[in-house]
Amino acid sequence: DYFIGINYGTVANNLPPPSQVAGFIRDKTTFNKIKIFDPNGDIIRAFADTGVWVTVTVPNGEILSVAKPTSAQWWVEENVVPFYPRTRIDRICVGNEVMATGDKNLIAHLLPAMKAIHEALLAAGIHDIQVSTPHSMGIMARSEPPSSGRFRPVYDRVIFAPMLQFHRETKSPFMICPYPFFGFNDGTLDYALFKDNNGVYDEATGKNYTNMFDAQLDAVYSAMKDLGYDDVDIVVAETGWPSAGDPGQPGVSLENAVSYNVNLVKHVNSGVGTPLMPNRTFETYLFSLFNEDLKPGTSEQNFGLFRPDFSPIYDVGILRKSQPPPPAMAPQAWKKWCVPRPDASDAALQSNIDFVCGSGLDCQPIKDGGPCYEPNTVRAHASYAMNAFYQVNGGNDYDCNFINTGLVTVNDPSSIPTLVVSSADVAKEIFRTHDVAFAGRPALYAARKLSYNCCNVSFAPYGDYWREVRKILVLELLSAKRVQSFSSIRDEEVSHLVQQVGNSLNSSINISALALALSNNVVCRVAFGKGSNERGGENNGEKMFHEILYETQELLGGFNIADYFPNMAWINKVNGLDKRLEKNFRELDKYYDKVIEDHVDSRNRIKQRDDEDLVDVLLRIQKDPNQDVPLQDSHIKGLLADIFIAGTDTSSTTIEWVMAELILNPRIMKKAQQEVRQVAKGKHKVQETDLYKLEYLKLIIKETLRLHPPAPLLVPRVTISSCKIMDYEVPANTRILINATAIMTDPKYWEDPLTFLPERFLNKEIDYRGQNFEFLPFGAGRRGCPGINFSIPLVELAIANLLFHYEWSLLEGLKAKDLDMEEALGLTMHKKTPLCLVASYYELY
Ligand code: HEM
Repeated sequence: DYFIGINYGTVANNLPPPSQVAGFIRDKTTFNKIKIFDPNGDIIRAFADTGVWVTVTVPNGEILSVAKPTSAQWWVEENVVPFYPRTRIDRICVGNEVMATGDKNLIAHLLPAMKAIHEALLAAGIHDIQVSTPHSMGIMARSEPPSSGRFRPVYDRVIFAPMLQFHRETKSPFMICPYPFFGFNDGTLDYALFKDNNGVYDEATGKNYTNMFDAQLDAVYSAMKDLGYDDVDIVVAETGWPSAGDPGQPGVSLENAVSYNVNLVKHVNSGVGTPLMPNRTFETYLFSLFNEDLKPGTSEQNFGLFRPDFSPIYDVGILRKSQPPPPAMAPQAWKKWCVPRPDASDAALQSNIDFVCGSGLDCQPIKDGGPCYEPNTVRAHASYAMNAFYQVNGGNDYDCNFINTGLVTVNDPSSIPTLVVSSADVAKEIFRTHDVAFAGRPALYAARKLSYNCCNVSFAPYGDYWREVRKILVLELLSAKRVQSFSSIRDEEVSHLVQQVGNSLNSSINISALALALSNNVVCRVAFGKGSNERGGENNGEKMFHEILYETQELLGGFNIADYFPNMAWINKVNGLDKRLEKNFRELDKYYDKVIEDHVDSRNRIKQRDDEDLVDVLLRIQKDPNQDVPLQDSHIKGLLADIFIAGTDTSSTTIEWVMAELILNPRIMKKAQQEVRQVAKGKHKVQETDLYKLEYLKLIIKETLRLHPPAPLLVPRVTISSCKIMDYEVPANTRILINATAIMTDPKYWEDPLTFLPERFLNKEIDYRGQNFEFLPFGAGRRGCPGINFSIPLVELAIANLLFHYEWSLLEGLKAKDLDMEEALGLTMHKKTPLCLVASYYELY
């Protein structure tokens, strides 16, 4: 059933409201995908939280407009961003059967519009929505026999080859609408209906075709193969058969509609594929959900599977059977616990605690000083109280309901089940198929404190608050447009770095410290608007800010027993961890207070919208009474914590490891220097406009991220619902650690995996945006890193200039084999000992 979706057309005046349709599809059918023919906000919203995948269409009339990048950005802002990811939009179709319109202007704008929408999605920080466009079979010049299938001449090279190239690059499918209904004649009706027939023999391949659907798919496949694109996926955007038509209309009957659609569903789900594409399964969207009374022509009105009152015209095997009654006695083979549901609010959980403790049950253990007081959160206390109530009353499931805020589990909540993922195949299944289920973040002991009780993007539980704050962070700091606007700051700060190196020629230079100061200064200036004379790394009065940050990293990355055995949190009082945590929190808090205070002051004086930095924006949003998610000071501080914790050390660590690897690999260093000196020949420095030409440097950065990912276990996740991965049931609330290092050095995917070899990425389409699951330095899916656009240009510019201006060597007397490459414990994996190198001036002219 997984592969069968349904087209939800709305050319009718008698259809039920979208909310009812969404509930019907979710509860009564096995469809888990729908496709709509416009960006109808009511429909898209109605499918929020249903788990149903939604394909949205840009109508043909909007193609010319969205071919312009700014209009495409608007389109995405209006039609995707407000709904995604609560509605699981997974594909945008740009137009519908555009080639069939014959409108040359429209056709010429189709691919540019697809590209513009794709770019707009990336700019909005959305990496997992594909872009495609459905084609009618009219695009074919020949389709019989299937092996001779070819696209219409001229269109094949001018339109389809570049479009297929786009599909290949963006890993999106080619979408077609095969309708045997429009292709059969007197002699081929059985062949079209998947009924018994002699089949059609393709002499060129020796394959016998027993149904027209396969033949049409293989014809398209042959045409794609002829152009060299047989690796691109095919999705069946529409197919169907009407159940009624005009009197005497050939082939139209209820019986034929049943035969075609029932057999089609079985055929697709069987996974046998087609003669030329054996063992492949094609995502297939039936046409259509409802009969549509405003369509022209009787048969056109009767493609539906359901009437507007949801009664089936016929069942193609997609109606859910009614649930079997639960067994009289729940099996007691294992012990069960009652825990709060992941989506239960703190307010609801507090009222559960009040209810249980008010009912006479002993709640001393969760009072201050009691053995279960720690962790001191509403959720942890509710977990204790709700379970106590459930157990005392005999363990009946209804005693764990708590107005739908309780959940019976077989996992002992006092220890936390953890799944470590070390294979790209499992990561693929997680991020491709179960992304939402894996989108939770555990409220880790240290992170909870340092993120103001998970008030930031990185550690916020999956839900509305996370969505809102991630949107703010992306729009105001990390979108491609914003990042571009900071280019002069990057340029100035990298020049400052080059100058600092120049001041210490021929003596030991601490690259690690310089990289951290660079990253910190850029972040401070773009997020907090600090002037360059207030560079964070050079602050001498108070404790250096990066020292505080190192401690933060260690606290966040270190093993903490309370994260795995909550009942043993008391150990942290004894081993001093609580004290360290409190101290670090106070230091950070003081810093954030100062940042906010400075901004409140300066806001009172001036500030146009144009020169607002991120903190100004947050303060403005805080004052807006119409804001959906009200921001308090602690929320703002939580977001500042994000930027420092997730944004500073990651980029500087990458710079540090690139330089370390280059010094160990003189051949690669030399090649990179030759490239950069060639590209920026005659200039005084490398500029951002040169970066796109530095192909080898980009390979070096990829290879560094492969061997030294700044977050080797990504950031921990927690499942928010149970799901099946590779036949194993993963329960809700399981801690998930993705071992990116193991995956990125797995010999199954990487030859000679431990050798630093940038050339391995040459001519490969492996990108770090979370689509290649063997390469995940930034994670993947909806909780993947939104800071890629922000960090990569800075890393590239810094390395390019360091290589352009200077020759590099190890400290005198030190040999390459003596360089300490050990990693330090922390959330970000930096070098344990700072990287110190010697620079000498390179004669540019
Ligand atoms: C080389 C640089 C960077 C690397 C390697 C990196 C890596 C990562 C990784 C592995 C994750 C976890 C992803 C997952 O769970 O799938 C993450 C999350 C995150 N990163 Fe980055 N990051 C980098 C730079 C940045 C920058 C510059 C910022 C912002 C200024 C940033 C902000 C975030 C945020 C907010 C999250 C949490 C996302 C969420 O939970 O929704 N990162 N990063």
